[in-house]
Amino acid sequence: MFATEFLDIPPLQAAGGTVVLPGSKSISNRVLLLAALSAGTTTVHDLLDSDDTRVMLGALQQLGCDIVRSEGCVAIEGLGGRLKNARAQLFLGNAGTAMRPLTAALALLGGDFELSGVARMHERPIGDLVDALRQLGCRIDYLGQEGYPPLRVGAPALQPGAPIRVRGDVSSQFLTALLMALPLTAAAQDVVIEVVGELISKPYIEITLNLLAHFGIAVRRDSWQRFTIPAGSRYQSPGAIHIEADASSASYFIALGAITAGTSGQKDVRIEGVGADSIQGDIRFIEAARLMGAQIVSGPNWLEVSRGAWPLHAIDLDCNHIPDAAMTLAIMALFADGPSLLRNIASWRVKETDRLTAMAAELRKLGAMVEEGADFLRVTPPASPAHWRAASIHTYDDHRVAMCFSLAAFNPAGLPVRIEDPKCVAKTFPDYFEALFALAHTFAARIPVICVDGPTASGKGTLAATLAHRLGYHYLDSGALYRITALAAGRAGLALDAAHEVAIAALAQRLPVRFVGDQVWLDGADVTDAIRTEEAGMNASKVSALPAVRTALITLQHSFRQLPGLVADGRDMGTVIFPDALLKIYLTASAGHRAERRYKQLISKGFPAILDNLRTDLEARDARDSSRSVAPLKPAGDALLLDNSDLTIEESVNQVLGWWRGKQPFGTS
Ligand SMILES: Nc1ncnc2c1ncn2[C@@H]1O[C@H](COP(=O)(O)OP(=O)(O)O)[C@@H](O)[C@H]1O
Ligand SMILES: Nc1ccn([C@@H]2O[C@H](COP(=O)(O)OP(=O)(O)O)[C@@H](O)[C@H]2O)c(=O)n1
Repeated sequence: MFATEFLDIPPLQAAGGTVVLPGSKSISNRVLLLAALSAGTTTVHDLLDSDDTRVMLGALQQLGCDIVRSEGCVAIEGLGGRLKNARAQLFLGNAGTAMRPLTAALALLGGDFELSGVARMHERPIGDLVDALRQLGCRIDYLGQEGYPPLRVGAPALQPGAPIRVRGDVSSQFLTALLMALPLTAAAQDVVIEVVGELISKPYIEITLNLLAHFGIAVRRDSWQRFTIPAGSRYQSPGAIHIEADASSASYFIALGAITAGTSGQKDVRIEGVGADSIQGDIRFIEAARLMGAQIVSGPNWLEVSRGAWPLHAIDLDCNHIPDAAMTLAIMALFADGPSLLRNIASWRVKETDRLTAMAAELRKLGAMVEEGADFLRVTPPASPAHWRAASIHTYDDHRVAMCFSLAAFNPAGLPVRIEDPKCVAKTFPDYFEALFALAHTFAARIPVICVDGPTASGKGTLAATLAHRLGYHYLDSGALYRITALAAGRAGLALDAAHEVAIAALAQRLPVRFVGDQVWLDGADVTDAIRTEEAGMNASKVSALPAVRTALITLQHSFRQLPGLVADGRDMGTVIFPDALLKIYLTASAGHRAERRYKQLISKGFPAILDNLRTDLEARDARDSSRSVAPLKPAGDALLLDNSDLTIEESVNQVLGWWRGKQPFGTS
């Protein structure tokens, strides 16, 4: 997951390959609650691991549910309709799929509960559900604003009998909550729910009914107005259940296939985990994508998508049946041959954020013309590549805003896109950007590189690794490659001199090296510490003076240039390896400062060190690195010099991040 302040996505060119999608949030959280209410143990396979499911699992555990996790599945021991803990304070984050059904279930089961969430959750209405539950004799009080969480739930004085009326035109989650909870009161008589107003998001109710059937509750449905839970209904665990992948998450990859040319090796985007026969309503996004020109074929649990019409066809579509996935259509509209109209999407206003306003604002930043109505969005794409803008996309703590806007990186103008707070995708798809980058391709030249070169102990490694961490970029410690080469040569019994240049270069060419987090592995052995001694540094300096060794390591170094970007540190990153880098830093500090830093570094790691010797060695290494014939240590002509003798690490990092931001094209409005 990218937990950075922002993620800059370089302009992307093509995409192809296979993505395995995480489980559906809607299905995951429904299954968890039904499993908890049932008699018997339910083994849930392919459960989504995300913020919202974690919130639900946590709440169920607080209520006394035994939950055992093992490889690929979670076993839930059902409570059989009786809570073990009838008092609890439940914090439900921003998970509507936990707040609504838990409110209903707990109000019927009775106890003393407080249900709260993040600030945005306290702005999301729940009054219609509370009103419906109160008709039955449930005791629910508002602890803040009337009609919104937080709530206190007490012991009910149930008066079953009359039909329960609930509004269906604000959120279908109210009806879902009732459908999942009311079987608790259907032991002796039928329970009838009547929907007031036009029911929105019917497909989500289909999912609810489908899953209830899995758990032994056969709800009778009369049109979309009246639902009857038959007397004698009892939740019964199905034993094991598999969670389908999220059809809304599939929308980003369907769109990806529709808007990108395939890569040389792979023509299509293949999506695994969900097929056209999914029980999720958002799978009908396929029809909308086809209308826009996508070519889609499907099997039982997979989809394959490729580009058909190009540019995409503009559409005019009632999107009420695919509220979440329709946001992706708004992005596809940027690549269409005219204005697209997405209608009947008023429910967007009460989701994670006011999505209508959010989408309109962010689409405009990219250069689109957008008309925002009470319940529609009309998107006119930028008139030509020159009308596109490089935008910093605000994401409103809304996972879907973040995911769908990433696709704007395929713009024809070759502009990057900045996604603010990218970790908000954790709500449903924590590794979304990793999945996107695994399929997306672009020219190496478009992948940004920051080079940090300079003499030993100037702080290059520290600065470069911190920059990479802050930007979500890959990190190349090129010095480590020379250190490893020297170590490998030594172990092979080769003297580190010109006489053995060819043999050492041959070793370097096929270095069996792996970087795993902070660890370095050579041929299956952990050499992290072995390459960090001062002796290893001196040896590295010796092999690095051999031209054939330098040449042998070029391809390996270039291979680190991967999406979304790279920070590379060494001696010749800016001069030889990445001469086209967007930002080159030449980092220095006085020999005295550097010797002292190295001394402290070595002592803190438990290596013996003598300050004076270190300074002598360091000056010798500087001299060798600067005077060698190939790639001598010197600042690139276009490098920015940074003497950090009197700067802290944080000050150096901030200075370079400031320079980096200055080189980016993103506007802030
Ligand atoms: N600006 C700085 N101020 C003080 N100490 C620093 C600074 N930058 C790095 N250091 C410290 O100096 C030591 C050497 O830094 P390192 O990144 O290993 O240097 P290099 O990669 O250039 O050899 C580390 O212990 C690091 O914490
Ligand atoms: N791009 C690079 C990186 C390191 N090197 C050599 O490899 C040695 C070890 O590099 P390093 O970056 O790990 O060393 P320190 O700067 O940490 O001392 C340096 O002294 C250089 O001689 C190089 O020649 N070119």
